[in-house]
Amino acid sequence: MDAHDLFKKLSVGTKFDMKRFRTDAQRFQFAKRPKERETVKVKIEKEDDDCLEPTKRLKLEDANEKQIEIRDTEETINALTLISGITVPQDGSKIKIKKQKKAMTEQKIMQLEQEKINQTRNQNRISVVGRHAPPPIESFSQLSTVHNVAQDLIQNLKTCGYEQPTPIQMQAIPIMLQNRQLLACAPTGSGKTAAFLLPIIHHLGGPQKKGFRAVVVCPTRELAKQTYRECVRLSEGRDFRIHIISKINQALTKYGPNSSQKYDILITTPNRLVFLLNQEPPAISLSNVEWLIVDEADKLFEDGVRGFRDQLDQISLACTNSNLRRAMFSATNTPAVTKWCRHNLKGLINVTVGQRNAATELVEQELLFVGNERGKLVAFRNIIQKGMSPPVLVFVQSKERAQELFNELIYDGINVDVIHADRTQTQRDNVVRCFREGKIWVLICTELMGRGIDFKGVNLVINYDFPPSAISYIHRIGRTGRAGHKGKALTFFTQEDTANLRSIAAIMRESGCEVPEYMLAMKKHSKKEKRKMEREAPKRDSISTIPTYEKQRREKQKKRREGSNRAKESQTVESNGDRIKENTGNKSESLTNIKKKKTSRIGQQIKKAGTRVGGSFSKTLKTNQKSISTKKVKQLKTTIKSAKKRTNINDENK
Ligand SMILES: Nc1ncnc2c1ncn2[C@@H]1O[C@H](COP(=O)(O)OP(=O)(O)OP(=O)(O)O)[C@@H](O)[C@H]1O
Repeated sequence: MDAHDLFKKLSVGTKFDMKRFRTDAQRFQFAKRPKERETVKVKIEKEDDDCLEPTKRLKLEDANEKQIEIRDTEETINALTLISGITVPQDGSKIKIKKQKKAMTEQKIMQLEQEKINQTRNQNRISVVGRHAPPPIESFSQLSTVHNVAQDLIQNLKTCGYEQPTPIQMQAIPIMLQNRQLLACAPTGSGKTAAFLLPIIHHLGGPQKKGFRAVVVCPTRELAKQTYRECVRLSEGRDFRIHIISKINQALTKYGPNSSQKYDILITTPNRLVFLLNQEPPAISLSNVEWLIVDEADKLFEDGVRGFRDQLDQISLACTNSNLRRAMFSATNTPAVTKWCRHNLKGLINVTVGQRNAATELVEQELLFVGNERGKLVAFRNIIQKGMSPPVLVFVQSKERAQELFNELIYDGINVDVIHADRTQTQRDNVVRCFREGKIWVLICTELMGRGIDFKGVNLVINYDFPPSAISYIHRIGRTGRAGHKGKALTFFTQEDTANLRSIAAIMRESGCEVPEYMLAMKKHSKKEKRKMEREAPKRDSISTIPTYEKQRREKQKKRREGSNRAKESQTVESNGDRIKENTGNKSESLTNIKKKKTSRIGQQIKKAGTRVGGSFSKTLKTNQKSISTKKVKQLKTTIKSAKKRTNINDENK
């Protein structure tokens, strides 16, 4: 058997990189006896530069260029060094060759399999950090052939319209099916929800009476409801009892230790779950929880009022099951989350699809300088006049501004509505439903809707107010360009927004958008400054068509009006008062008249009774004193005195 035959046999099915092969081919050497070296000349056909099937295209023949010639020699081959460095024993002993070949084949097969896994991951931009990570699936059918997932679940995926797994599903599902703990970062709209729900449903199997065995924590109620609906779809036919804590009062008695424990999966916001845990005794038990999923993990890991870090720690502590596994998902990740996971999740596998903290490439992004606040309204109305294809999401930085913009646009004849934390849950649910049903074309929202919310077919996201951070920007524009569909994002900016412009321009550039060089050359802000910008939204003029000066004039006018109204009211009151007084006066006059008459009568009495002694008078006086004003009393007293004098005089005269 000559070298070529041996080569053919040993490298059957091996795909060689043409370029590598060509170079290696020149190194394709037979090591003869130490003193002899033969070179093998091979004619390489210029067909397929990417890879070469050696047995098909490698022809040993005389050729002018780069030939490798095998000289016949009596000696058997001493040692054959193949391209991948595999050696074949020198003495040609068949037994050794067979063993070596078998070992080599197994090693070769493993290498080939690994190469295939790497190729699949590279093609889908999946990067995996962690030991013994299982291979990605390339189709949902592999879930049953490789991971024994029941057909009903695979059918549910098809019923949902999921024909092919998305990259994050290709890798995250096998990892969780192998009960491994996971930190997953994948672009917005790439199917992370199904990626964590399907393995849970598979592991739980069917309904049991052990209380909650899986908990999914989301940052907002809207996202919890959306995840709940996805869970119901994917577990169709399994009769799981899936709960979300919608009415906290009902929940206080529903899940306690004395309840039926007939529930399996809980999907909730951290605050509501912690509220139940903090009851005395706790109104819910997580002791049987086998899977704790944290969606939008970086958001939930944030500290401070905007974050849920403390609640997350409380929830983790309440999950006392020794088999507890945790998985964190988000489109953006922070070093804090990665560090925490590395320290706390045993056997962690970290999966990232695409660039970490990158915007989805399905969104055409544009920055628009609009001068000032009024310029935003003008730019927005221009967009409406030019025509836009609803549904459109408009992000502003606060609920007050959301209401202001709504008050402005309501008169523009477009189906617009607003959603923010100050609206009741019923109002929020109705707005979301109407937006999903196409009854509302433009939905004005705050960061509340910035994460995770999956509105089918949002064509345009407008950042009316500049996002507070690059991460906020990624999630906001991620409301469009989902499930493989394209979308568009337009971001207004004014002079006040240049602080954060550079980081967002960098995100745009990374996802393939054209940005002016000056933006990337702008001053880079420190983490401290960035955190400050995230916490404190810039002060902005209120959103109103009326110019500020006009608004101020109207305010003053309004105040004047109010003032005059108050004056009138007070006049009215006064006049009323006067009238009352008058009336009172009249009354008092009338009273006075009465008193006068009375007084005069008394005076007459006194005159008549000049003889009586003052005492009775004083009584009379006293009884009447209360009802007669002091002045009158004084008059009376003088009258009495004079009467007394007269009496005395009369007595003396007697
Ligand atoms: N394999 C799939 N094939 C087609 N569509 C899918 C697939 N998986 C999920 N989807 C759809 O893609 C959309 C986005 O899914 P999902 O909300 O889970 O994305 P996400 O990665 O969680 O996004 P975000 O980061 O914004 O939360 C949904 O409408 C979902 O129904």
